Parts: sequence; C-alpha cells; structure tokens
Amino acid sequence: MSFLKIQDIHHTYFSNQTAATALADISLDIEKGEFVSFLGPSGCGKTTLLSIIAGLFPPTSGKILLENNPLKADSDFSIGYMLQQDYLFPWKTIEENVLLGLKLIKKNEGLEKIKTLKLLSDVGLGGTGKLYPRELSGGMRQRAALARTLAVDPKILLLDEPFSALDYQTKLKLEDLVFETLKSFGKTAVLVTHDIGEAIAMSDRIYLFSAKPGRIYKTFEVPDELRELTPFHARNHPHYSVLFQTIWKELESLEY
Ligand SMILES: Nc1ncnc2c1ncn2[C@@H]1O[C@H](COP(=O)(O)OP(=O)(O)OP(=O)(O)O)[C@@H](O)[C@H]1O
Repeated sequence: MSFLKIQDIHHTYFSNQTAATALADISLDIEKGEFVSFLGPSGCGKTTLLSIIAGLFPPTSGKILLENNPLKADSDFSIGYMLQQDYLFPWKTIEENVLLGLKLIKKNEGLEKIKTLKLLSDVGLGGTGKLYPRELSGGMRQRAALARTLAVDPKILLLDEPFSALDYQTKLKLEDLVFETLKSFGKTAVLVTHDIGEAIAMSDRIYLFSAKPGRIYKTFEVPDELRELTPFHARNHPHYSVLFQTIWKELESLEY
C-alpha cells in the first residue's frame, strides 16, 4: 500500500463548447516521507495535477488515495500548500498568521502559542513573531508561510514553485531550509518547478511530463549520493551535472 496513490488520472477542461485534455494516463505512487518533483514544459499539466491532488476540483476520471482512503482535501487538513506568493494576512503579525492555522483546527490554546514560537524558531524566524509581513524580506515571508503550513501538521505538502519569485541567493538558502525542515518533520512533499537543478537537488524522484495531453514521459530516480546531501551541497556533486544534462536533453526534445 502506497502512502499517496494516484491512479489513472485523466482530466479534460470544458469551456465554450471546446474540450482540452490536460492530463492522460497519470499513475504514480509516493511513499511516506518522500520528496518528488513534477517537471515539464509549459502547459504539460503540472498545476492541474497538483490542484487535483489538493482537491480543488475532481479529475474527469481516475482516483487519488491517501493511506488507502479517498483524499478528503480541505476537511481534515491533510494537505498543506506553499505557493509562489506567501498569502500572509498583511494586517496580522507573523505570530498571528502562524497561529491562525492552529486556531482553525481548534487545538489546545496554551500549546498553540508554544508550537507557534517553536515553528518560527525552526524556520529561523525566532524573535520576529511581533512583526508584520511588510517588515520582512521575501525570503523571510516564505519562511513564515512554511511555518504556517506546518502548523496544521499536514500529511502532504504541495509546493507550487515556492522559490520562483525569490532572488537566486535567497532561493538557494530557502531550498535548504525547506528541505531540512521537511525531512526533520518526516513530511511527504510534491514540488512543481521549472527549475531542473532545484528538482534534482531537492527530490528523491522526478517525474518529467510531456504536453498535449500531459503525460508522465520519464521518471528519474535521484542517486543516493545526492539525496544524502542538502540541496546546496548536492549541486556540487558530480552526479548532479550528469543528471542535469540528461534531463536537459529530454526537456529540450519535448519543448522543440
Ligand atoms: N481552467 C482551464 N480551462 C481550460 N484549460 C485549462 C485551464 N487550466 C489549464 N488549462 C489548460 O490545461 C493544460 C495544462 O495546464 P497547466 O496549467 O496544468 O500546465 P502547467 O504544466 O502547470 O503549465 P505552466 O508550467 O505553464 O504553469 C494547458 O494546455 C492549459 O492551457
């Protein structure tokens, strides 16, 4: 039994009497604690699949099972999101933003505050709880968004290009922080990215999609030698550039 089972997903968008098939024959299994990436040319259905996993809309056909049960997306806080934008509430402090998730699931109030402070410290934001989002840099706001996501203790984190709006140095630092935080919490994660390097440096496995309709074209297992390293250090390993070149060539053949 897989932790997350995606079984024979097809999805067609219908609008104004036209039909566009975004996904066909998508089946994959993700084990608990794994970090996988969806990579592929623009329009190959990565976001559509992530949205279906998130329960934003049902697929045209196929099913998704979490621990052998149909996924009940928003109702039981199984799914956490991190997106390109942090979506912090600007009128609430960082601490209140993180607390919000905990209040939604109505856990013990005394523990909520302690957990919030611990999470902020886990993501390197100790001492910033009383600040407002506008007082933080883009990277710090994304760290706060990570703390808020982890606060509800989701079973799976869906990461939709969460680093793409950041400058390069901040992006590399945040990749390491997200990677190490998720590993220490034992979380399962799915990352959508356009960045081959980011996918290699962070993932256990990479699904390369082809477009029209979106299908899994190839699957790449990231070698153990890279998986044992943090993303920053993985980028310096010889296996990294070999895998980068392989995926680059495949992606080029799909895009042109
Ligand atoms: N709401 C919609 N209605 C109709 N077609 C849609 C809709 N959303 C996406 N599509 C189409 O479905 C296909 C897959 O889109 P999707 O956004 O999932 O791809 P993607 O791989 O995430 O693209 P990108 O990398 O550019 O973000 C595309 O052809 C897109 O035009």
